[in-house]
Amino acid sequence: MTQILDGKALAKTIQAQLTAKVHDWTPQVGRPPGLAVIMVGDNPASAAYVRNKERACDRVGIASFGQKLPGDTPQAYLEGLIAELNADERVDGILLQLPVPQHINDVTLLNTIDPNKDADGLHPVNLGRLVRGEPGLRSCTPLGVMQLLHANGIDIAGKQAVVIGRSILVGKPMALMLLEANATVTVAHSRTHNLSALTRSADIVVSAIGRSHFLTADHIQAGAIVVDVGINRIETSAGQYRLVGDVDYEAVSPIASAITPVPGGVGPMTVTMLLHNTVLSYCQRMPALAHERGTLLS
Ligand SMILES: Nc1nc(=O)c2c([nH]1)NC[C@@H]1CN(c3ccc(C(=O)N[C@@H](CCC(=O)O)C(=O)O)cc3)C=[N+]21
Repeated sequence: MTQILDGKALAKTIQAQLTAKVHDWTPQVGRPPGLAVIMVGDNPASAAYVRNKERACDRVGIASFGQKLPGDTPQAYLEGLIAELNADERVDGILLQLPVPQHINDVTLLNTIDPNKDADGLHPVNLGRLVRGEPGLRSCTPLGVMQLLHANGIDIAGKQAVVIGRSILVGKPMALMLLEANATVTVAHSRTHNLSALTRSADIVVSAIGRSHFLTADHIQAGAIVVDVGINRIETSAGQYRLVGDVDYEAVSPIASAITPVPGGVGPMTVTMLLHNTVLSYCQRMPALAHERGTLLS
C-alpha cells in the first residue's frame, strides 16, 4: 500500500500546536507575533497565496501587516518599506512575495531584510547558516518537506535522494536539508543528461520544476518516496483550472512506497512553515521567551 504523505493533515496539527503556543505567549510578551507580507502587482496566483497566508495567520493568532502595492511601485519605495518593517517592533517576520515585477531587483530587496526577520529564509545570512548547519530561519517549502518526511516516519539517513530543480527558493535549500539529514544528494536540473536513469536509482525523488505530468512511471523505481513540489494550474475540458503537481500521480503512485498529493501535500506545509518561522523569530527576539527557543518543532 502506498503511503499518502498528507500535508494538509500535518499542517492542521502543526498549526494547532502553534496556536496553543501563541495563545500562551501573547499575554507574556504583551503582543502577538507579527508577519508582514509584501506583494507588488496583481499576479492572481500570488494574490491567492497571500490570502491563504493571511487567513492562516488569523487562525493561529499572528498579526498580519500586509502591504499590497501597485505594480509600478519604485524599488526605492520598497527599500524604505523594508527598512520600516525591520525597525517595527511588532513585526517578527517579513516576506516579499515572489515573483516581483520586472523593474524590481528582488535580490537587492531580499538582502535588505533583517536576517532575524527573514521568514522565508532567503537572506544570504540564513542560506549561509543552512550551508554551515547552524540554526537559523530555513526556507519554508524544503523545511515543510522535511517535516512531512519526518512526521511520516521516513528515515532519510543513507538514502539516495535526487532533487530536480536548483532554484534558491526550493531546489538548493532542499538539497542542503536532505544532506543535513545524511542523505546522499544529487541535484538534477534542465541540463541534466539521462534524467530518468538518475531518478530511477533514487530512494527519494523531490520534484520542483513546475511542469505538469513531467515525472512519469519511467522515472521512478519500485518503492521510492516521491515528493511533488510542483504547483501547476492546468485548464480542464470544462474551461476551469485545476491544480496539479510535476508528477503523473495516477501512474506513479502505485509504484511509489510514499507520495505527496497535489493539492494537499507540500503546499499547505509551506504556509505552515512560514507561520512556524514567524513564531520562531518572535521567540528568538523576545527575551521573555528565551527558554522556549528550540521547542517549536518537536
Ligand atoms: N517569497 C515567497 N515565498 C514563497 O513561499 C512563495 C512565493 N514567494 N511565491 C509563490 C510560491 C508558491 N507558494 C505556495 C504556497 C502555498 C501553496 C498552497 O497552499 N497550495 C495548496 C492549494 C492552494 C490552492 O488550491 O490554490 C495545496 O497545494 O494544497 C502553494 C504554493 C509559496 N511561494
